[in-house]
Amino acid sequence: MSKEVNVDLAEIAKFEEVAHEWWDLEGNFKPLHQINPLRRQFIIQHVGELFEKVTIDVGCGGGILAESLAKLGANVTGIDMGEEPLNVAKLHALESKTQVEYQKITAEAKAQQAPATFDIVTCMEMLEHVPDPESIIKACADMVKPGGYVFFSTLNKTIKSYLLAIVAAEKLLKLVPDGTHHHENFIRPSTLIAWAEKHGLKCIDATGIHYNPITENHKLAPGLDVNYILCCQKR
Ligand SMILES: C[S@@+](CC[C@H](N)C(=O)[O-])C[C@H]1O[C@@H](n2cnc3c(N)ncnc32)[C@H](O)[C@@H]1O
Repeated sequence: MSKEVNVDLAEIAKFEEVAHEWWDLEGNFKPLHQINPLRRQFIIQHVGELFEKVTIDVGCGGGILAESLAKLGANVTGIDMGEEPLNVAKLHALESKTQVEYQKITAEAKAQQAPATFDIVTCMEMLEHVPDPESIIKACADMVKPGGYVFFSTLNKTIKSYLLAIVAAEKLLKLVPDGTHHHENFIRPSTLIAWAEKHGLKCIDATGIHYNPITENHKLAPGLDVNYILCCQKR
């Protein structure tokens, strides 16, 4: 697959390799399980009732967020370019008796196939793994209906994020595999918001996702210097 497709095959391979651990609450994806209730809470806070909301989760991986939204009644499609994460997601949805439609397709192709279709678009912890994050943001903006919501979460490009997300989380505490993140791919909130605005999204809220390594607790709080989540609305 060529680079123009906006997929970094080395990044996809990293997730393929550990996909079997996706639903292991103590495994490589433990941090995603820990932050998921906060992400869901942030979404509900802005959208309200999820029942029958047509939703797409871009870069859904093994389906942690996609399933949790489907369980609240949303009509969810999950897309990813990793074969194994999607296989795990499909199996898990069967086991948990949750209805989610999973597809292997890029965000850009999906946006062409289904423009202005979704009430909610989510794209969590994915932008830092693609060659051209602005192209994903544009695709998300194209997929959402006018007045609909797009949620992005990623890592800020600060010295603190380098120390916490790479040195501490990968090398010292081994919370995620070494090499999961590349600091040069982290995105400043100002950059992400500028891209979103350029493609017709208005950022209506932004908050930090903070981790306390002693209590192992995550919380939403002001301060976007490491992990953060944005809520945008299509004009
Ligand atoms: C850190 S995981 C996040 C999974 C999920 N969004 C979550 O937060 O629970 C990143 C996911 O992005 C996917 N990904 C990376 N590049 C992609 C691309 N260009 N298109 C679709 N998915 C991609 C990977 O396969 C992986 O499943």
